[in-house]
Amino acid sequence: MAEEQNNGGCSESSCAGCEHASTCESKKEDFRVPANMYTQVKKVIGVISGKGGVGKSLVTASLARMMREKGYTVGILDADITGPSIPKMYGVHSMARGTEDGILPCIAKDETRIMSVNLLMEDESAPVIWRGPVIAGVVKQFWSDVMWGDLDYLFVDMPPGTGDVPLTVFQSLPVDGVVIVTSPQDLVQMIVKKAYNMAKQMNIPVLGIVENYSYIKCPDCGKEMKVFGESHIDEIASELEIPVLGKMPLDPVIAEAVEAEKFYEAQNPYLKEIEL
Ligand SMILES: Nc1ncnc2c1ncn2[C@@H]1O[C@H](COP(=O)(O)OP(=O)(O)OP(=O)(O)O)[C@@H](O)[C@H]1O
Repeated sequence: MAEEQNNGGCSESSCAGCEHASTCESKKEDFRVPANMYTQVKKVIGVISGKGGVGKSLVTASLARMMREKGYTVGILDADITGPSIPKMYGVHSMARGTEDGILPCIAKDETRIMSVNLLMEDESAPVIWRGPVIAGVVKQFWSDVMWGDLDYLFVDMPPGTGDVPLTVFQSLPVDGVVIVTSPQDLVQMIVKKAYNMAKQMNIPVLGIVENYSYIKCPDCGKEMKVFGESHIDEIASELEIPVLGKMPLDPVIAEAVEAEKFYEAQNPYLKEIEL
């Protein structure tokens, strides 16, 4: 096809077997890192947000729980290196063990496999004060050195924003799609588009968008109050042509499951299943 042709007159699909393939400047550079030899993952799904504090980790764990409840084997790669929260949500505090072949993920009570920087530190309250490239390197190792085993779904909890680490994950891991998490404020529309455009530029499908903190429900009269203002999620979703996967209220039952470190038995009734 005409648009596939590069400057040399050949096409990307014809690289295979071409004697100039290794030196050809028009060939796209491949930054993918190989998975550990004991890893077979069917689908890798990233959870991203344009900015911090929108409940991205909660949505990551909720999606993982949903798939686990359906009987799938599930893992969570906590790529939020400086703000890891997944292990605590699942009540996992033991240190990950290593063997000659790699690092074993920790197993939560619902058998979700988890890897996070907190599981590699003696003191889980010690801050991670590392520069971007070091952090990005650790995330790559969570793919290349962790023995994930056979997984139907690996969810990647990304750090907020469109910085170094999301870029590294998109380039290094075989991400099948991303879910964007947002909150109802106006400014967020622009931030959502940044996250969306980043995924698009990296040729990663956007599987849907979740709005968190959409409302709170009065425990006495049941009235819904939109504390962060009117939702714009439907407009954004139709403009970007992506499905809305849910509008989540601030829910005390969910908050309690996190606080009690028992997310392994939590259910999030506000989310729809991802279609891949
Ligand atoms: N809908 C909700 N109902 C109840 N609690 C919530 C809800 N959403 C988030 N929380 C709670 O708010 C806190 C922050 O959420 P979370 O850690 O998921 O944010 P985050 O977006 O991952 O943060 P950051 O992006 O800054 O790393 C957590 O304690 C979480 O359990």
